[in-house]
Formats: sequence, structure tokens, C-alpha cells
Amino acid sequence: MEIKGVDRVGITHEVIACFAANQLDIIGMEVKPHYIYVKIPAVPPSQITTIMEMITQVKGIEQARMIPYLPAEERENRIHTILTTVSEGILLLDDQLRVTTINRAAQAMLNMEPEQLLHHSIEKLWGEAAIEIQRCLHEAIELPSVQVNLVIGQKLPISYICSYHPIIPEEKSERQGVVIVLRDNKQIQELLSTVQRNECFTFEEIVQQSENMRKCIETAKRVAKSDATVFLQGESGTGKELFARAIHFESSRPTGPFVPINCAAIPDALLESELFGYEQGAFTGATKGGKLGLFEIAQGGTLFLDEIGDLPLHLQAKLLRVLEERKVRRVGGSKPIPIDVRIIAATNRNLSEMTSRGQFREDLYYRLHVIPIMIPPLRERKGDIPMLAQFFMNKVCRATNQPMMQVAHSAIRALQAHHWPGNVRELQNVMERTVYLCPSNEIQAQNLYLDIQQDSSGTDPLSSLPSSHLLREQMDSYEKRLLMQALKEHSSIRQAATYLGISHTAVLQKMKKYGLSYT
Ligand SMILES: Nc1ncnc2c1ncn2[C@@H]1O[C@H](COP(=O)(O)OP(=O)(O)OP(=O)(O)O)[C@@H](O)[C@H]1O
Repeated sequence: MEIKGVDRVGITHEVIACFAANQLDIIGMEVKPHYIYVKIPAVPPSQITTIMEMITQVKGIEQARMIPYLPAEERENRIHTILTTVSEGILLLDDQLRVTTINRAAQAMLNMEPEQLLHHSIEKLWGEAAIEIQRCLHEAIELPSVQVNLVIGQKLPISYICSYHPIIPEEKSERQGVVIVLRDNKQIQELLSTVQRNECFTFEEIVQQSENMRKCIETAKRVAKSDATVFLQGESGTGKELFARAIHFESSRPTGPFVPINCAAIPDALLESELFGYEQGAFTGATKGGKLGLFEIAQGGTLFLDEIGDLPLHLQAKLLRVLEERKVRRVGGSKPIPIDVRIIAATNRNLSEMTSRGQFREDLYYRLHVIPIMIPPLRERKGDIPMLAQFFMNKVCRATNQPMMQVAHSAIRALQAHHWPGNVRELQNVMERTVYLCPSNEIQAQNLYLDIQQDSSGTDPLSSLPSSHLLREQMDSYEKRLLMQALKEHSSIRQAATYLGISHTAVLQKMKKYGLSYT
């Protein structure tokens, strides 16, 4: 019942007396300025009318009417509906960090019944990570995104992204408790991978018909289902990344993220924090709240470490430790975070030779070299060339809405005679260029735009002079040759950069500018 009236000392007492006079129990009550709300048991309507008449006789009472719920009950119903319909897990804690409410989503995410949590301290489940919740409560600060790995039962730790919000009643400074908003990291990653269009890729999409490629695919398929570390070797452009993707999607973790990282393309200074993440305040400029490393991002999925030979020695040691302990420590952090990540590493360099020269750690080499797969260069599988050429040509024709074209025998012979230093990537470029420039629907040998310059197979890059008289072009040409020479003589892009006296990123930019790859 809602009773409206003036604010007068004693008015509530007089209203209660009316209920007592009618032998009516009061089950619940709420008072706020101008209003008294009373909850009573179900009674016949005639009795309600009598009591309402009596209440309106009280001095200062303007009106009494029946309402289905007390305002507090209504608020609670609304909150309950919100809590049961949101997809985030919600846990409400009191000022002793005991669980007072747990919504349906949190029960499902944690795979726990309410009675296993209600009235228990969250510290039992959160372990060391509860320090952050205590901080949120005592310092009354919000912690927007914290990764927490929880061990529930005897299972492997599950990673959650949590945010902690202090409950501070309006106009009061005492803290009432904490709200934990819980998100399943795996779900976030699955969402991320759809956003990043980590499209499914299968072995069937790797175009091939040669015996040596068939064997490679057979091996890769056989090991895909296990969690064993795969080590892909092959020259640049042979399809190592395609293999890594196909292995991931054929593995037992296809819905997990596939996270590729090119160790050569990331500047030294950033590589460590990219891979392992960092804690808040780890260094000047570190993002508030810290940063997830790629190992953490790849939880439940695959981390593809491309160009692993370019990983600096000090990070090789850290990587080895992560692979052995299956735990990662963020930069500036000491807490080990368990990881469940499958590793696929790739290189176009001779790592075993680098090991004997002390440029790559032997122990890491053997840790990665569990299942080696050597992808042959294109010149050693010429049988694949006709199929690949037709495949790339069809792809361009389809993308540009042109009628399909054919590759004549003369063109196939020319393609098979080529040395292909850039492997399949180079063939793809040649076919694309040819489709755009060929005047007829059938490509003959003379229509092919083969990169003869790159097909030098042993000629001295510094021997020929640039044909242009323009200073800019001559300088570019000279710079390209110096760069090619440095890359040829040094075993990593980083070392070539040190030799040339420029930064690693500058070398990468110049390689991109001149279309050079590192082999
Ligand atoms: N067998 C194949 N079938 C279809 N496309 C291929 C095949 N092999 C390579 N490609 C294409 O060639 C290009 C280079 O392949 P990819 O990036 O996998 O090579 P990579 O060995 O990882 O090169 P890098 O060492 O330079 O990173 C990609 O565009 C890929 O789609």
C-alpha cells in the first residue's frame, strides 16, 4: 500500500497503529519524504477498504492506494531482470568481499552453482588476484580490464577478463562492496578472430600437384591434431604461413585465435612487450592497466612465430622459458600466467647453421624443432607451376570481372624454366601483372612479365650500372644494391642494419621500397 501525506513527526507511528487496530501484520515497510509504503499479507477487499478509510482519517494523510510491490522490491525485480539478461557475468561482493549475488551468466562462465559461491569470500576462488579487488574496495577505484586466470576444480586455468567497480552509495564515502564484471577471454578471442576475419583455411586450398608438396601436406595433416610444436622451414614466399593456418584450422583448437607475428618486422624495443605483454607502470609510456601480450591473446589457439631466426638472443632465452614452463611473465611483472597455446615457428634461414655460429640458441632450436616440415622452393616442384599459374590467373580475372584466360604451352615452359627466387609469391605477382597487360585471352611466353633482374642466380648485384641518368634513380639503384649485398652477407636483418649503420626498421622500409625479401 502506498500512503501519501505531509512530513510530520509521529505520522508514521499513527499509520502503523491503524494496521495494528485491524489485527494486520506488517511484512515490510519503506519510508521516504511524503510517502509511507507498507507490505501486508493478502486480505479480503472489504478489510482493505476499512483500513484505507481509517488511514485517510490520520491528520496530514492525503491518499492511500494499493500497489503490487514496495519500491525496493520493484528495484530488486528490475535489477534481477537486468542481471539475468546481460551476457556478462556479474558478482556482487559486500565490504568483506563475500559474494552476495551471482548472475546466471557468471554461474555458467565459472561452471559453479550459486551455493558454492554465495556468502563465501571471493579470495578463495580468486587467490592472489584478489589483491586487485581489495584495492578496488579500499581505494574506491575502478579497475577496468584485468586478466585473471582461475583454477576451478582440478581443471586447467581458465582466463577471464574482469573489471572491478566499487559500490559507493550516493552522498556517502563508506564503501559497500565491489561489483565484478566477468567476461570469458576465450569468447572475447573468438569474437576478435571473427572481427579480424581470421577466415578458416584448409589444406585443400593449398594448390599443389607435386610429389614433394603432397608429402609435406601429409605430414602437416598428421601432426595438426596434436599440440606438438611445428617448425616450418622454407624460402620466402613458399607458403609457410598458409601451412601454419591450415594446421591451426585442422587442429583440435580451430575456434581459438590464430595469432601470427613476424619477428623480423617488429622493432627490437617493442618485440618483448608485444610477445609477453607488460604490467601497468612497467616503463614510461606504458598504457594504464598494462597490456596483453600475444601469448595471452593466443590463449586456446595458435601462435605463429614467423621469421623466428630474427628473434634477438635475449628474447630467445625468455621464449625458451615460456615454452618450457608453459607460463608467461609480463614485462615488469612477476606473476606467472599459465598459457595454453600451440606454437608454430617458421624461418627461411638455416637455423642449425646459425646455432653453430652462436646466433641462435641451441636449446631453443631443439625445443622448436619437434616436427620439422621443409617446404620446397618452387624451382624444386615445377610440376606445381601450371596449376598455380592458372589458379592465380583465375583469381585476378574473377576479382576484376574479366573473362577467364588460358596459359599456352609456350608460357608454361617459360614459367618452368624460370628460377623463381621469390617462389610462389613471385609467381602470383607475375600472373597478376600478365593478366592486366596481356592483349589476348591466351597467354603466350612473350606475354609473360618475368622479373629477369631478380633471376640473377649468382650474378654480382654490384656489377651492373643503373641505366637512368637521373640522380635520384641512380642513388636508389645504388642503395638497393648495397642493401642486397648487406642482406646477402649477414645472417639477419638486424645484423645487416648494424653493418649499414641504420635502424632495423629503416632496413625493413627500404626492403619494402625495393621489393626485396630476405632469403
Ligand atoms: N600452394 C599455394 N597455393 C596457393 N597460394 C599460395 C601457395 N603457396 C603460396 N601461396 C601464396 O603466396 C603468397 C606467399 O605465401 P606465404 O605468405 O604463406 O609464404 P611464406 O613462406 O610465409 O613467406 P615469408 O617467408 O615471406 O613470410 C601468399 O599470398 C599465399 O597465398
